[in-house]
Amino acid sequence: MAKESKPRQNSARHPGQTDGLKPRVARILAKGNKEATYETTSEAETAVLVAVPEKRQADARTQEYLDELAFLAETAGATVTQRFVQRLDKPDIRTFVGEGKLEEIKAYVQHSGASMVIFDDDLSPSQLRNLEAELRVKIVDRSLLIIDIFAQRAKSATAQTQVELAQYQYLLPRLTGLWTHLDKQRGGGVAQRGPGETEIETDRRVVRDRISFLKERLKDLDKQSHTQRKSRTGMARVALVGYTNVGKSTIMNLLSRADVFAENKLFATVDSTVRKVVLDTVPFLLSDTVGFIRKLPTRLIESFKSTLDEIREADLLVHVVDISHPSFEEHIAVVNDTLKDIQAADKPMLLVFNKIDQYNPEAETEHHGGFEGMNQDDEDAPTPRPSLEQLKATYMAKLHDPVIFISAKNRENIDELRALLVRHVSALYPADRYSSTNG
Ligand SMILES: Nc1nc2c(ncn2[C@@H]2O[C@H](COP(=O)(O)OP(=O)(O)OP(=O)(O)O)[C@@H](O)[C@H]2O)c(=O)[nH]1
Ligand SMILES: [Mg+2]
Repeated sequence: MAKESKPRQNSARHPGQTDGLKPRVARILAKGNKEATYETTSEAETAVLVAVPEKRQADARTQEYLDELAFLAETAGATVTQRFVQRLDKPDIRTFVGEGKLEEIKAYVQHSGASMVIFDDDLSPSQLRNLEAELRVKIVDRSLLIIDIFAQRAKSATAQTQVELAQYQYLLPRLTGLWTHLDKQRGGGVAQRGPGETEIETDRRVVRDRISFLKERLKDLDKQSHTQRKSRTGMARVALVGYTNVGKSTIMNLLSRADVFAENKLFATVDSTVRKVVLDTVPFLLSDTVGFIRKLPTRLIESFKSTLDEIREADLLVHVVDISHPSFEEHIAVVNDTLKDIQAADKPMLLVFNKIDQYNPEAETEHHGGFEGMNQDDEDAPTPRPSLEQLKATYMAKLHDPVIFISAKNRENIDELRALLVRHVSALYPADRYSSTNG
């Protein structure tokens, strides 16, 4: 996977640019349900965010989730102009939000001219259809937003193929809704087989064929990268993992002098990069890969199997955490859960708390409580953030894994990080194991 990073010309692929497809499906993909639902957000568009949190979720947490969604929307290229929140025990089965809230959103969309509405969860095909019919603008759910960002970022053949697979898998169940909707407009009943249905079947078949084709292509690409990986056995493999935007690529660049794209956007890295690093004469392979995020659709994880192999096949995981983020503990849990999902949870791990330069206990006191080991009785009560020393002590005591606090930006404690890596890599791969391959 690592080596094939030759960029294809068409790096911002989206379903509208599908080549070799039957014109009709290509058209559907390009235009979406008349309103370009399936198109990548490329130019400045204005977006409205909608979240439906559980009734007992703290306000601060709801705002944080919306901040993250806004960050995702901005990464995709949209400007967020309004946020709507409705607390429900569970989302409305028909329109996700209740009737009153829907009217409110509709009024806002109409008067502001917003071009899309983004939901912080996944919508069922019928919810998507109903919302489109009501709001008459582009409806984007969490999966589609993330797939769009991945599509903009994917450079290698593998990453692009994975994204395309994810796009078609997203589209397949939604073809039904799309055409059932049209059938109803034509007056066709549920049991009636109108002309639309033959068309759906054809479209579905074309999409399914494309999915099988892409899966085959991924298998071939996997074989190639497997051969590449075999040629580099004999060296410990270390993978940087973590929530998105925590500084994985920055650390990769620092340790390997690689030139990996790092920036303050979510999912700056979608392809994985592998570099040989030699620290204190101890060589190992370091890989930087896609970040995780809460509510990452399982489907998307599945289509990114090849990229995640880099993590699955690693001997040691370096779990990077942005300690300056108010929700860093939740991020740790999300990463650990995702690692479990991909069967990579039982590997040796180093926990690296990054961005200590930005960690400011005072500045965050207004935020929310809920730090592990601190007062958690009332999530809404402002609790002071613990000091770095307190955090260090808590984590050292709690975890069996080694913990280190650094600032990749200010190069603080980087020598300690290097030493820690050397110690662990040499323990995993004693020097004699390199005798035949080192050089
Ligand atoms: N203040 C501060 N910022 C940092 C530090 N390390 C990285 N950053 C910044 O954090 C942002 C994200 O860094 P990346 O290295 O791209 O993060 P990543 O984990 O690779 O992100 P994805 O690839 O998007 O998952 C960039 O703007 C970095 O400059 C640090 O120690 N302190
Ligand atoms: Mg990155």
